[in-house]
Amino acid sequence: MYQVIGGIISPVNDNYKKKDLVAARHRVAMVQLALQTSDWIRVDPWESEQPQWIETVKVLRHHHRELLRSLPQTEGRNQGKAVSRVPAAVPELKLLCGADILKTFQTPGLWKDEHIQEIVEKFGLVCVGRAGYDSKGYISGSAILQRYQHNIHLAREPVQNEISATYIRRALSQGHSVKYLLPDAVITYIKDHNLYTRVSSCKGNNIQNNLGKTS
Ligand SMILES: Nc1ncnc2c1ncn2[C@@H]1O[C@H](COP(=O)(O)OP(=O)(O)OP(=O)(O)O)[C@@H](O)[C@H]1O
Ligand SMILES: NC(=O)c1ccc[n+]([C@@H]2O[C@H](COP(=O)(O)O)[C@@H](O)[C@H]2O)c1
Repeated sequence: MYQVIGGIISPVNDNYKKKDLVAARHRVAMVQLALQTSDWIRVDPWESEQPQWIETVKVLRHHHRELLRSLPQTEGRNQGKAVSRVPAAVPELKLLCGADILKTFQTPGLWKDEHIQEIVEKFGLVCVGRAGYDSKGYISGSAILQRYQHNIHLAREPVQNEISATYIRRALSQGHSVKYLLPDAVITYIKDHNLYTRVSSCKGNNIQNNLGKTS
């Protein structure tokens, strides 16, 4: 049993070569708007502010360090004297992802084995099912994932959610409504900044290529 004390959303760096990502400042702002009503999830821009894209395990190490640093400390005592400062409790940090990420662990050259191992050994994974992705199959097909499967939590959802960011970007670029698929504040932001229109997507790609960045 775990008590979930917080969630961090970390938008990827602009230098991650994924098609159609808009600038990180927009993605951070949109997540911030989407989280306005959350009292436990926050967006953290650290990953997006690094000079280069960085591997996920390094993002986890950073947030883990920050988490430990932020812990309330209790004084250890020896005959009335404070001798050391030890954390009252040590929370864990886990990577939350969809089942498609487990599949990408199999893509040759995409993830280093030692990074996959560190993620599942030191941190742990919480994996949400997605239609068409066989989480259990990916675990049994990987020696590392199998070894640390006690640290991989498959989240069972009462209703499967098939919303995909690719679908939403495509709908926007075709001028279709995405009302009820995104918070209204995010839709307003997208309109105000002219994001994900066909023209702005092309422009975004050019800018990113010029900078040696794609998304
Ligand atoms: N419908 C969903 N159910 C479960 N996990 C999801 C879902 N959509 C996204 N995720 C997870 O959220 C994280 C961020 O996903 P990403 O931003 O790539 O969204 P996406 O919908 O997968 O995008 P795209 O459609 O462009 O691949 C990933 O770990 C992904 O597995
Ligand atoms: N080697 C790695 O650490 C590695 C490889 C591929 C994707 N990722 C991360 O996975 C996340 C999702 O990426 P995709 O949307 O391309 O599946 C991104 O945050 C990206 O940084 C990490």
